[in-house]
Amino acid sequence: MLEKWLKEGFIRHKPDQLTVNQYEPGQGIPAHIDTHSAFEDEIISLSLGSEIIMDFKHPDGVTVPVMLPLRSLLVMTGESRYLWTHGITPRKFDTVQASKGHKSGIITGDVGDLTLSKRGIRTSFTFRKVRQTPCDCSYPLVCDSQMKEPPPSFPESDKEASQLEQKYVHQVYEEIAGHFSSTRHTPWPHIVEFLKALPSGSLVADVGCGNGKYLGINKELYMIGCDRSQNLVDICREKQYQAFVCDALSVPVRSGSCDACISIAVIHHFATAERRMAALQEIARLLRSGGKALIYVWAMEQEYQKKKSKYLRENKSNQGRQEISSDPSAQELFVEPVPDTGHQDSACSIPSINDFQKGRYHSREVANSMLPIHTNRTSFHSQDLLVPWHLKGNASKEKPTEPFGPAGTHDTGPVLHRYYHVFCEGELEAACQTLNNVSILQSYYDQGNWCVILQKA
Ligand SMILES: O=C(O)CCC(=O)C(=O)O
Ligand SMILES: [Fe+2]
Repeated sequence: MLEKWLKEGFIRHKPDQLTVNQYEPGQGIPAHIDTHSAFEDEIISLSLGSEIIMDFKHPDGVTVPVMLPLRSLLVMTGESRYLWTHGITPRKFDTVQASKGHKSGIITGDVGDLTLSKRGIRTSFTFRKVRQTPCDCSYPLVCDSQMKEPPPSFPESDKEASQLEQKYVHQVYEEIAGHFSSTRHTPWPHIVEFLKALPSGSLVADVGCGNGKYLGINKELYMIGCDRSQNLVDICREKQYQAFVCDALSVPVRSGSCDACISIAVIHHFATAERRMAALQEIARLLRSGGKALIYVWAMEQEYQKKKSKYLRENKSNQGRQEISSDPSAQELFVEPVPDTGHQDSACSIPSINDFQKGRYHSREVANSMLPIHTNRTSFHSQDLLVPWHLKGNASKEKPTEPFGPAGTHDTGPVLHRYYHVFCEGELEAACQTLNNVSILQSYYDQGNWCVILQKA
């Protein structure tokens, strides 16, 4: 059989290991990725005795149920072998496509075309090739050969949060600064409008100024930028802007000295609600009485009032991947089979002001749960996540390259991950309402971001 499959091109390498599993109706196998370091790329499974639905899950939460018919051969290679988990839900019936009979393939969510199929006893023959050298696949975050340390989990203390930010925000920006800057050239209109409306001579701080995109918008202002990344600050200085390195939690500027502040796409990099609050409070501290601040954070809702954000619209290659169910438990699936705790709620819960004041609000209640890795240009399934950055070298010389890469593709450059807490509708406002001596002048949604304009009393 193996010879035949080789000859017919189903497989390229001859397996040397076989596992036989028998499933009674009602039995299954937890979602898992076969250990990278133990086996080569191709893993194949022959189904005998009964058909079954196998669920494939991407770490971003997308689930794809696949029908494995009687006497079929499943071939897992590349992304499906290394990145997606596979598993069989323990149950006695499967939901299958009525029109396709019992043909292999993805089960779509078309409710009009679904029917139940009773499971019989299934015996599977899983063939693998034992790996002799460490795995060097392109999915280092789920690869036990390449994992130098355990993947990051939700921070439980301020110290853990600060370490997470250090590694998954500060260090990453330091490394991607050049490439990042080459992709940040277009100022957003509403931010330009805010800056242009300020009286000439205003002293304005840009907290988390990045490459200084907003520092030169209005020449009538005296703008100072600060950022945690030395490399980004250097880029600002090359453009002759005033900028310095500092942490947004402690900006070395006298209280009440700024006529206005902006903080664009910064607060979402703080890893606890308390730290996000502290960052907002620090911005408020800088403002003089009557001074205004404009804050932008990334929104969980990338589709708002029936309109997809630019971030989603720029997904060029997401066809063929169907989002059938967004199972929140899938967030933990990129490592080892873990029972579905049902705790990780991907839905937004807006904390009450009371919760903020008592420091009670944590978007996660589960200890030690791993941070999911987001698939770029897709909707969010979790508020706290890691967003991949596809680093391209020599960014300054080449024409700007796409940092997010088309979804589902994996190019050659290294992939770095930045931590984000994406905000739900109302969350930024709720946080701002607890600030001392500050009122919310305006709040709005702008291209996938939640935004507020604050005023100091
Ligand atoms: O039963 C199957 O087809 C798959 C079994 C499996 O995933 C495994 O043994 O790792
Ligand atoms: Fe497996």
